Amino acid sequence: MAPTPCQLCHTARALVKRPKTGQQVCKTCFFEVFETEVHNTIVEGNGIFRRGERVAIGASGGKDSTVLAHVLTMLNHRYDYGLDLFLLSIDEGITGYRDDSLETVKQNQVEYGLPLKILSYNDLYGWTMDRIVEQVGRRNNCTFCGVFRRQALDRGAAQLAVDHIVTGHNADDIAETVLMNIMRGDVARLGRCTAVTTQSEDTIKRSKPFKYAYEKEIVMYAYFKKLTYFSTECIYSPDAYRGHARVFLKDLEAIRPSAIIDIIHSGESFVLDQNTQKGMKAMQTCLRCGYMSSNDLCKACALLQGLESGMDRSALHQKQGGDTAAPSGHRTIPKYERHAHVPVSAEAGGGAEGIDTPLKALAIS
Ligand SMILES: Nc1ncnc2c1ncn2[C@@H]1O[C@H](COP(=O)(O)OP(=O)(O)OP(=O)(O)O)[C@@H](O)[C@H]1O
Repeated sequence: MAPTPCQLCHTARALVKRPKTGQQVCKTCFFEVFETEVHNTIVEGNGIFRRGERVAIGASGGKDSTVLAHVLTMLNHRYDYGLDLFLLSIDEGITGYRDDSLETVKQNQVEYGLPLKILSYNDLYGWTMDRIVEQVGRRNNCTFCGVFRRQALDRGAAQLAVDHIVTGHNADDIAETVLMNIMRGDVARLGRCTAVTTQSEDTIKRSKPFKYAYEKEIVMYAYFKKLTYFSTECIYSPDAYRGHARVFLKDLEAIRPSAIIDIIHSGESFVLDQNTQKGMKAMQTCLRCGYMSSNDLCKACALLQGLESGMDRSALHQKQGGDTAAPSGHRTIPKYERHAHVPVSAEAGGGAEGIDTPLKALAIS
């Protein structure tokens, strides 16, 4: 049988069937369309970046953030975005998982010549996920990890004096989130979960350049480009609720691949009801650590207080407010501060030390 020609260039032999469109394309055209689609997401509307911006790539060592680091480094050169790029990794303290994936990030640091900063839960909160799981069990640990990671990324970004964090959340992740918010009736989150960029008052801008990139295509891209990434799932079982949404989404995708994009488009079209908007709390700063919060205590301080008090599940549902001073003897999260720009050496390998606003400055009081 004669080889199928690429449906884009019509000359080379098609080697890939694009999961997103079903098009049969050659490797070169696959790279080209994948990269161009990410570029289009980046420049759509007013564009997500500003020239001269310092941008931290949330780097976990997994496929999504590794491909993001690769593609963003390349697009930054190709289209002259004028960005200062950094890798920012959070070490959650999961033995046999994050320690191994961080080794991959260190390799990426050298391969892409980007400065790397690593911040650990242990340094910030005085707890590793291994210890948290020992205390709270496996059922609710994702809540701790999600809250702690979000704040840790913001704190790392503040220390790097970056203006913007980008993450490798892909189209599948976003479609899952839309489904989860519908299933939970979380209308407020539904209204904002499809945005490419989010920023509220006094928060660091966050963007998802892979909003329209299918997970399967990211894996294919990493495979054909022979990128170094870590492919094991978190050992503390992924969020069960998200797991159901994921299975449902994969079933839909198998029947109709456009389901992923269609769900994102549906999510984009939801309009937040006026009454829901009125019910949303205004942002303030946590009275204990200074991080942005809609309550007297931010979620991380509330969770930490629960852990320190030896609570388990009750920590998750703790009523916030009331006494904002930490009980004596309890650890507290260091004060949150945005730093002014600091000079950064972008030389491979040299960055990690050079850019580090010393973690000692974050010593737990
Ligand atoms: N420990 C971490 N340090 C820095 N960034 C992280 C970390 N964990 C997650 N992220 C960021 O959040 C994004 C989504 O994380 P998620 O946990 O859903 O992982 P994922 O879908 O497996 O992504 P990846 O393949 O990059 O690990 C990642 O692509 C990355 O940009």
